[in-house]
Amino acid sequence: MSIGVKICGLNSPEAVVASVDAGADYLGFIVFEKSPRAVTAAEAGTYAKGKGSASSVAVLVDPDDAMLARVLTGMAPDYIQLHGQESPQRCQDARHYARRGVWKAFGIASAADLQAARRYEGYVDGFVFDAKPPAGADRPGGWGAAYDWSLLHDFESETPWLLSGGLTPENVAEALARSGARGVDVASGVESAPGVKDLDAIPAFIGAARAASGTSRS
Ligand SMILES: O=C(O)c1ccccc1N[C@@H]1O[C@H](COP(=O)(O)O)[C@@H](O)[C@H]1O
Repeated sequence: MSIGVKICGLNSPEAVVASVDAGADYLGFIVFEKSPRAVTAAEAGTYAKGKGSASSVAVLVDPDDAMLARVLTGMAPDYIQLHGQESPQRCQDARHYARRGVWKAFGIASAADLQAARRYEGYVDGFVFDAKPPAGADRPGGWGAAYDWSLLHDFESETPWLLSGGLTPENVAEALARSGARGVDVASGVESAPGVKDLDAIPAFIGAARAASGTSRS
């Protein structure tokens, strides 16, 4: 089985190089100013020039049309990941601003949360199943919070999905086994402090994910 690996919250050329050299499939850039990993659309565009064969992903939270236009102009992302309260129609409309498609992120704490994704089928090109943020949080993701990954195990959809939320080099093998995921997404789990990527943890994470799935590359 081949899996996809996304390294998210990249905010330095060195972290991009570490991710590309280790074989990441997706490079995520958080264009959301409240994130400790925030970059501008123009900075993301500069970093994404080093993506090689990986795909660039702009992570946005309830963007307005002006923000979507800035992201298109600044980085022309392969994918847009919408991590806010966007409706199915809003997600579909955002496809005009991405080269390959739009992903919708959901906070998962129960089977009902997972079923909420169903009404987005056909409107998006991928799902990201993340943890719910802590109460009162000022951003919806990137907290390193895990949840019961086995909730995902029997989820079947025509829409491909990534497992996210609290993943680390140490637990990604268990997370893959418990969830049955075909792809994984990590931000804080490859950092030494919020917003500071650990250049050794990135290849460690990708290596652990590949080893768990029995592949050297997806
Ligand atoms: O990482 C952030 O700061 C962030 C901000 C706003 C929306 C999404 C964000 N990150 C997403 O969170 C998960 C990974 O979180 P972690 O590995 O548990 O820290 C991933 O989908 C990121 O895109």
